[in-house]
Amino acid sequence: MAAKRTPLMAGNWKMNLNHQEAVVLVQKLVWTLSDKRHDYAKAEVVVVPPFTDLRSVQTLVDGDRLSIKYGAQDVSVHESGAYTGEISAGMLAKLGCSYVVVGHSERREYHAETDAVVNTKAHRALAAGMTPIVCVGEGLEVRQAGQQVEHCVAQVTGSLAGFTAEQVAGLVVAYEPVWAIGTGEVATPDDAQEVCAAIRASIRGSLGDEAADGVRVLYGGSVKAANVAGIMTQPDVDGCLVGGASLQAEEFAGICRFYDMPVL
Ligand SMILES: O=C(CO)COP(=O)(O)O
Repeated sequence: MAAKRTPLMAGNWKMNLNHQEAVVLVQKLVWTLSDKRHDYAKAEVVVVPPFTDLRSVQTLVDGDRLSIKYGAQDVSVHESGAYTGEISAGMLAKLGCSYVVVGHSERREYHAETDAVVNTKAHRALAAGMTPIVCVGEGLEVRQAGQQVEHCVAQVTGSLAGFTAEQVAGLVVAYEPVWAIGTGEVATPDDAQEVCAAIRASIRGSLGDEAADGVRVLYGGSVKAANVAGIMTQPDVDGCLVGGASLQAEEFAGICRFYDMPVL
């Protein structure tokens, strides 16, 4: 019997909220979750603020012993040294980050990140003791050509190169179709399941059951409290990577409590 995967709801704030606003949002989020008696065993809750907010979030989470975790939106491929503007995995680990998002479609698109770059970043994060959230996803033309499965499986294969089965069992992959990000165009639960299942199957084929049954595969793209429950009914979807809706405490708390939301 495969180990049960704890659902994961991660809020990617992107380039929004300064460190003062970050503290307000985290406090509101935690208060809302505790008011609604959120069960953290039913969904792990993670916020992913900009780098400049991380120290304030760390102080709040540690000081108040909050049950949420936090992560960073990116990490350098380099370990340290003369790389102006870069942030190393060691710096993020020191700030208490549990997760690092790597290969988000916005970084692949605006910063020309390849699978090889994403792979190096994922290795840096893991080596520093953090869990990479490795993002993949197809653009509209790929989807219209019906090539989404092949495209995403190839991205996963390249981005996870060199990891052992045991390591992959602890990783997170996020499937985010680019055409559904920030557009209000949510993939149907069946669309999400199709690609998430194919990603898991390809990991099973290359690394075996331990990796495939352990790795958590998230869906991302216009997730809201109103549509999360339907997405989470799918057997290969283990959580969501949420953009816009994670900037509102009530809305993101509703997403984290997907198990209490109606399936529309
Ligand atoms: O890119 C995303 C999360 O990383 C998804 O963003 P939206 O939820 O705003 O569509």
